[in-house]
Amino acid sequence: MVEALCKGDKTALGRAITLVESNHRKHFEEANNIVTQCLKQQAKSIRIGVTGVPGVGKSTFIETFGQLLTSQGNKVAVLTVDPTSSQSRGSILGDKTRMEVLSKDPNAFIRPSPSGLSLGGVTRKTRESIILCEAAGFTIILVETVGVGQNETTVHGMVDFFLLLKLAGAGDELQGIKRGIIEMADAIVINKADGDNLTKAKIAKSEFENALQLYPPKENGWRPKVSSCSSTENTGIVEVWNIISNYVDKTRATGYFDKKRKLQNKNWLFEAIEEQLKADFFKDSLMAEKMEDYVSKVVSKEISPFYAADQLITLFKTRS
Ligand SMILES: Nc1nc2c(ncn2[C@@H]2O[C@H](COP(=O)(O)OP(=O)(O)OP(=O)(O)O)[C@@H](O)[C@H]2O)c(=O)[nH]1
Repeated sequence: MVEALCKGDKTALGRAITLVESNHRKHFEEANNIVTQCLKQQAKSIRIGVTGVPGVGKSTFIETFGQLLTSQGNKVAVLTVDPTSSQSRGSILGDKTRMEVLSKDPNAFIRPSPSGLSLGGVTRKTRESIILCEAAGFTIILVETVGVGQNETTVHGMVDFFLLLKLAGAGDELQGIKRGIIEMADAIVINKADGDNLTKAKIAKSEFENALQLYPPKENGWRPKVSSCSSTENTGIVEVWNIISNYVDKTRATGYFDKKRKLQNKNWLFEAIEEQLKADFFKDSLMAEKMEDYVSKVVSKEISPFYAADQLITLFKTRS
């Protein structure tokens, strides 16, 4: 499977990702084995996070942007991080036919979010899927996520460049946006800059530019850029790619690009340890038994949550 995958076989890639996404213990070793082999085969890639509220046009943007990239000879993989898909109400990113043209492009690979997992689970699997896609020769990885909750922070931690899509004229442009996201964004792109929206988009662009002036440059010296585009009319899309290419060139030249990836890998290890420890703790039958007792003591204010946690963890440690 790894051999076929490394030759760019999309079916093998899809199968490998399915293994990685599996929650069966017996698939775990096999998936690990594949990921480890793929780590050595990764292509030099650019990982781009694309976020924005539902309806901002993420999939339409990726459809148009992805076609520009493949037309330039790039191989593009699209992965989604959408933990809402694990809930019964279904995914925000939806089952509707998305990216119709791009999905038929031989140089593109589109994979929806793994379902039935928490954000932590989706994160881990998406990270491993990125590695598999890169081993299959995909050089541009687009990680799409809905701009709600913790998702953006999570995706920010696994990409080189973070793109925030915004709508013009949707009301208080600057007030409605969470400060944290502005700080994470390497570029803010106002989508749907077409038709009646054109003037509003221009105003929004200068408002964002002014607002960003108030922020200090990022640690790597980069000042986030503001741009506008129409994903349906295919205008301003090349400009977005120019911004990203420029960022990549600059940060590769300074060594920041590699430094950030190394740091992300280190964080990934720490997160994996945390997750594993947590899972082991909560799966432990004695812990589950004791937990009930401690919860009632905490709820009735007999003991503090901190003390209870300390007692439980001490007990857990004696078991391992
Ligand atoms: N006029 C205009 N409409 C657009 C543009 N981009 C997307 N749309 C429309 O906006 C709607 C939402 O677009 P999607 O691409 O599905 O948005 P999304 O952000 O992926 O939405 P979710 O999947 O719900 O998160 C669709 O009806 C698109 O046709 C654009 O550039 N201009």
